[in-house]
Amino acid sequence: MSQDTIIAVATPPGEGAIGIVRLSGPDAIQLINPFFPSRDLLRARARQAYFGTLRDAEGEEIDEVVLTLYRAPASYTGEDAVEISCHGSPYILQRIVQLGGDAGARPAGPGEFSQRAFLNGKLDLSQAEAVSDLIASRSAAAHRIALGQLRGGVSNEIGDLRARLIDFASLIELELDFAEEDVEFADRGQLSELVAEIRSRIGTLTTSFRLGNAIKEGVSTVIAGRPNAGKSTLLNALLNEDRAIVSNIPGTTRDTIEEAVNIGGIRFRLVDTAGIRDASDAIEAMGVERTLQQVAVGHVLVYVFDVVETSPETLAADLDRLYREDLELVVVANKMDLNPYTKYVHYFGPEYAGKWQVPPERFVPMIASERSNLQYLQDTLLNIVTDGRGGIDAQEIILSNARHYDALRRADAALERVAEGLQSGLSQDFVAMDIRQSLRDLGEITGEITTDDLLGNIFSNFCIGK
Ligand SMILES: Nc1nc2c(c(=O)[nH]1)N(C=O)[C@@H](CNc1ccc(C(=O)N[C@@H](CCC(=O)O)C(=O)O)cc1)CN2
Ligand SMILES: Nc1nc2c(ncn2[C@@H]2O[C@H](COP(=O)(O)OP(=O)(O)OP(=O)(O)O)[C@@H](O)[C@H]2O)c(=O)[nH]1
Repeated sequence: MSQDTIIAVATPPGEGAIGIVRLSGPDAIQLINPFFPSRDLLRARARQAYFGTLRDAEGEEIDEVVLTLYRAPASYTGEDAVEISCHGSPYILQRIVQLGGDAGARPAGPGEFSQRAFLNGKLDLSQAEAVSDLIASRSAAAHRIALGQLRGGVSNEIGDLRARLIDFASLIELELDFAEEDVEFADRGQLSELVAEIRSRIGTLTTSFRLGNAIKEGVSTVIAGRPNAGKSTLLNALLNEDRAIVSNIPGTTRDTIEEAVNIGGIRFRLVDTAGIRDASDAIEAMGVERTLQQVAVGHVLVYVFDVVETSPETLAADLDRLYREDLELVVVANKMDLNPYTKYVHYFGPEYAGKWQVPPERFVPMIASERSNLQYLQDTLLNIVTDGRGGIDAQEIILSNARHYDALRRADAALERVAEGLQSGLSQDFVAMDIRQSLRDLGEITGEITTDDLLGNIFSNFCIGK
């Protein structure tokens, strides 16, 4: 276990009403004690807040503070800890860190408090990662997923799968001990069933990653179309503000504009692009090139066209150029106010899109300048992410961590070999080997199986003071 005491500012940089410096480690309390003369902290009760003056080694006043004590193991890190809550001045915070440093504490590395919480068994690895996700969460959905994971949602599910595999693994291992006698303690039929069930639960989790990842990172949504189609107007409508310049001069948007908007608790990163056309001047050609690049990395493509100006051939040609597999396509038929056949375009929408056959729920007739049918577009976007559910279920476990996804995929590959091995009557040592492999893969998620590299990788991405 770690012997040194660490110190760091726990609040964000810059001025604030209050700033917090946190210390954790065996010397945390006695190290601060001489600088807080109003009370003997060695005898003070833990988990209570004390008001007093913090002084430096010369006895000079640093600030009036509130100090909180924790005694091992009842703290976030599981160690003795002190939190000094001072006035939120960067100067004061730095003086306190300096004071603690001079008295023998070491500046904490990124995520070191949480790493200690993990090493002391306060959190498992997936929960420690959830702390970091929770801090980074910027939408209701991301918050919900991170909190579920912190509460042990992912851990319990993985722990359960692992426990059931371990039972069977031990029976197979037992057979290995009696190899000469050719006995079977583990019922092959039952084992096959178990493997199938576990693989199906892994499948549910890995499928949820697409949603979880989109929610965590924000859904990259590219708005593209011909010049003057109304892309910037649409962006402004979605943002509910005048972010992009709207004009009737085609080619107004030469650069891409990116803004995030919250729809139904999910963050969409909207990218307004330069209009696509066979550009005559060089700057515009660059803009078009950038549009294609944006589309290439986007998740959703909102193709906007002007219902008066756009022929079905143009529409099809644009989609031919922009579309690629894996892209979620939404077609917005804009300027419906100018179309004398308004209701027919709505009805014939899918046919209008030619060979593209956009399903009706992906075809959105709009008057962007009047925000008309905006709600339908918002619902369409939300349904793409939530697979038509219009929101996410509070109880559902949704995977949002790429490391977990990767480990589950590997566990599943090992279990697939187990299933094949059982089917073809492969000898038990091979089957046992693959079961052990899948157990290791699952164990990596919660941190039962770790390496220093893995931990270093995870915690170095946390912020300092966490
Ligand atoms: N001031 C302060 N606020 C904070 C934290 C903190 O460390 N300090 N947190 C941290 O980042 C989060 C809260 N998480 C915490 C988790 C565990 C314990 C703790 O003392 N656990 C003990 C006692 C549990 C109990 O009384 O039920 C333990 O687990 O033994 C404290 C905070 C958010 N707010
Ligand atoms: N009548 C009508 N005009 C619209 C509608 N939506 C946008 N417009 C107008 O169409 C013109 C072009 O709109 P923009 O939003 O700038 O179009 P854009 O696609 O971003 O254009 P570029 O920047 O050239 O690529 C503006 O004059 C808008 O006011 C609509 O639904 N109906």
